[in-house]
Amino acid sequence: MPVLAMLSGYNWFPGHMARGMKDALRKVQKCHLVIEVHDARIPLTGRNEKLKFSKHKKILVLNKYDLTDPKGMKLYNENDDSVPVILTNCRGRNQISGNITALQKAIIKLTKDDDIKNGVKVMIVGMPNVGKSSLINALRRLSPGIGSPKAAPISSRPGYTKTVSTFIKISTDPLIKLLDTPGIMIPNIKDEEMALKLAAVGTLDHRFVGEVNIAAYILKMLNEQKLYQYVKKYNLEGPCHDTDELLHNVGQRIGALLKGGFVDEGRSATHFIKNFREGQFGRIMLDRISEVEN
Ligand SMILES: Nc1nc2c(ncn2[C@@H]2O[C@H](COP(=O)(O)OP(=O)(O)OP(=O)(O)O)[C@@H](O)[C@H]2O)c(=O)[nH]1
Repeated sequence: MPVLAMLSGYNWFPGHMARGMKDALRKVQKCHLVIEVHDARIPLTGRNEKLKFSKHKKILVLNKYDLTDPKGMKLYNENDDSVPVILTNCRGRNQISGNITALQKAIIKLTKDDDIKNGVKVMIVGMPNVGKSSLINALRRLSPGIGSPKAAPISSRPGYTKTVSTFIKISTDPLIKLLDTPGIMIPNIKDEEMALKLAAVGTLDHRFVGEVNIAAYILKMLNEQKLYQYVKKYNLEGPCHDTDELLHNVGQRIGALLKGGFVDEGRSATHFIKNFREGQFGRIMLDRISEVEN
């Protein structure tokens, strides 16, 4: 079924997101600063106009840097100097990357001295599954005396955080508190490629566009960027341009078989998508570098 037709059959902007957006718009009034977290594999796609908060100082965090193409990120960074951009990697429980420290410094730099004295309040916004909760926990790890770093719950399932929480302390000196918000999708998905990109990185639930469609899109992008690690991973003879053929091979390898020995394409596609999201086929940017340059 065509991707956009599938999308129209589901409610991919559920009630908790609409409520979360309203709540965020209200609670941002109490905050000094907004951090927008987005997936570094799609720095341009899916940025929510409604969450721009033009009256607030802002920092853009492009997370999952470990999964994106550093060359594309360099171009993006050079291009946009209106808002400070920090690249982070929050993978792994004990990860404290230099850039998490840089983010804490940027928060302090953008805040007025008086606010620093009385405590800085920061709102975190972004789409589902981009790593907002992981980022809060990584920031808490910078202040070991502060308590459990697992203050914000993490899941690979998009939309795990459902309500705007209370403020979470990430530092005592200076006092900085963060407000986690539910992942909020953009209200309009304008075309098929956008839907596939969002689903490939896991911000849009795979059910909305279908696993096989997502696998086909990922395969196309890997081939376009000559990232052929999947060939070795699945022991193929060479780059593959046919999704059915790829999924057949994946299915045979992982034993995703139906009665009669037929390959279960859904399970094979899910496996392929999972490997892609884990970075097993190399670092990739799905927004084309030419789009980023313009
Ligand atoms: N590879 C990689 N994975 C990450 C990174 N940050 C977070 N993740 C993973 O991404 C998934 C989503 O992380 P969360 O922190 O729950 O994301 P969220 O934005 O709070 O999610 P919602 O609750 O849907 O709004 C989890 O499986 C994390 O382990 C990162 O920098 N690199």
